[in-house]
Amino acid sequence: MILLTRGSPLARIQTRGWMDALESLGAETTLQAVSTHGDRDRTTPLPCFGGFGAFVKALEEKLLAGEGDGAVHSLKDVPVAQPEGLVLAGVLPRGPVGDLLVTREGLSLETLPPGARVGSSSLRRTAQGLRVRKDLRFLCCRGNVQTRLRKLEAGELDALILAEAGVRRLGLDLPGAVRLPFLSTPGQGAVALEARAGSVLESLARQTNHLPTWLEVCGERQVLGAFGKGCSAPVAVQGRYEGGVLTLEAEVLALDGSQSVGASLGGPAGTEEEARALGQTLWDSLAEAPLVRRLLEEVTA
Ligand SMILES: NCc1[nH]cc(CCC(=O)O)c1CC(=O)O
Repeated sequence: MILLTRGSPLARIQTRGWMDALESLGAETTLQAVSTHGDRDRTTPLPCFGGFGAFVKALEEKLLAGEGDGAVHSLKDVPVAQPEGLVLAGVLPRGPVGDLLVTREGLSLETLPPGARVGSSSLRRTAQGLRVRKDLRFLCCRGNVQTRLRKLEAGELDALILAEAGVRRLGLDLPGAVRLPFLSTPGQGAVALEARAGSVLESLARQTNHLPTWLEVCGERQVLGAFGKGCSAPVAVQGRYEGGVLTLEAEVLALDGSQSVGASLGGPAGTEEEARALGQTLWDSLAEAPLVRRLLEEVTA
């Protein structure tokens, strides 16, 4: 079976994770790298080209055309709804969920120099960073993890925010990295396999689906879906499944970090439907907040 993936080193490593899981079920797999719009256009800030899904769409088109059996994605890059005929069939056990602040000197958000240039093209990370330090200058930083790290090394940036999951999977040793206390984005740290609905690969992937991770990400993605704006708004949601209980924590921020509203909720969940219902209840408790209503209007405009 052919697994489609982006060509970056991280995407390839993540795809190998799925190949191992499927091979342990007796399937033979090969990796096929596809260059996506999101990889080729390195300058446009992500939110500007319908960014959500920019990395995913090219793979989905090939999958729908029968040019591969499955596609492996970082789940946080995958829109909440899949195109007709495709399904998310499973996730691997989740990696670390949070973000790292990387500097050459091992600084924290508090000890960065005034006006420091921080590389991140995420609205969420920008708003969360500005909340703590409104003097920081967030610069759009695209390209794969190694490309971004080179910009830091070259002194084009004073700091960089990266997902810990990606850094760990790449096996990078970054002595100047510290964990950020940010709630992360839905799906961060999870690697999903998308397949054609009803295919053999779908049923194989469902057999190896990691249920605790799946419940967490279903709850998280329900909140994002209810918000309805994809990554074009600063929304953080982080789930944790433990002892049969799913706890979801969410936060919506003003773009400049000057305001935020948060809510959390925990309850028993053993199925995807229960996880989604918790996510929906959490969203309902946030939806009436004035900040959320204003953001919903602004982002549509
Ligand atoms: N948007 C890019 C992207 N998509 C997934 C990861 C890292 C792996 C993950 O979060 O699962 C990254 C890089 C980053 O945010 O640093």
